[in-house]
Amino acid sequence: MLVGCLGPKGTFTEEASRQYFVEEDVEWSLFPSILDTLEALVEKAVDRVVVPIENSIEGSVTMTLDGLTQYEELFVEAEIVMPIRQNLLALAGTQFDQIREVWSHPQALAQCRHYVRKLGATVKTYDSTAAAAADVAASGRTDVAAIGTLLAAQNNALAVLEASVQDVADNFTRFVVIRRTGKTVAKAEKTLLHVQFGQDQPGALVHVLNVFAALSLNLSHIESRPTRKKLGTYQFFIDVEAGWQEDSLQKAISIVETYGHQVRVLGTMNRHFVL
Ligand SMILES: O=C(O)C(=O)C[C@]1(C(=O)O)C=C[C@@H](O)C=C1
Repeated sequence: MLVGCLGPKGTFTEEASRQYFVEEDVEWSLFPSILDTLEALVEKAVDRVVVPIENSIEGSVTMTLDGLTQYEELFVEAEIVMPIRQNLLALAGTQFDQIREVWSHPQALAQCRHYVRKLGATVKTYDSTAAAAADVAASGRTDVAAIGTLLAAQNNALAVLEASVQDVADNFTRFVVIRRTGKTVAKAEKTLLHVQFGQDQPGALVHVLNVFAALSLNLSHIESRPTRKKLGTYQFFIDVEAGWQEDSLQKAISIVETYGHQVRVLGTMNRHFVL
């Protein structure tokens, strides 16, 4: 199987993917951004992709949510939850008080916002933590550091100046495994829905949520994103704690549709915890 994820080597996404696909015969393709990764799946260059969707400190990865709605053929088949330990990486010999800039992916920088502030450094963003680490190594500079994985330190011969520097010790990211179309996870534990309102009527969201409550369907996450059509109008991503095979979920969706709202099942999946 061909699996795509964010590169270069040593990203958190690569770590999560390798642990998830541990028993499969996988050939890996690494892409420079989340959007490139999703596009590779759409263009059939790979069979599956793994992308981050939510972090416990910083919240949703909006590029992933927007990509899921942009490409109709994408379908989430699994969720991976991994603890994230951010590390401060620099050229060997770099002293803390020399560091003027910290380079990393925006999600990683946000998870370490207070730590970076205390360092008194400015930030520079990259498409991945591993790209930032590679650039620190290539720069030859001792006034810059990257935030990223221990694997990226190893791959780029960087020193780990400090380990586990995220602002909150318990830091987790949810990743999703995506393929092209299909609803075949036989016994899934959760389903991701995309809801667009037919018209902007008072209480539209309450009506939708009431349908799930009435059918005893637990919701574990709701995220709103702009419709991009008009300021103040939103589309919703809803995680339901029920698999696609559940009659109550299918009933909820058809009721919401009879209210004139549009519902797309973005995926139905089981949750996998990795270390
Ligand atoms: O840059 C990386 O290493 C990634 O895999 C991306 C990413 C993300 O976008 O959330 C993945 C996990 C962490 O939350 C930080 C960064």
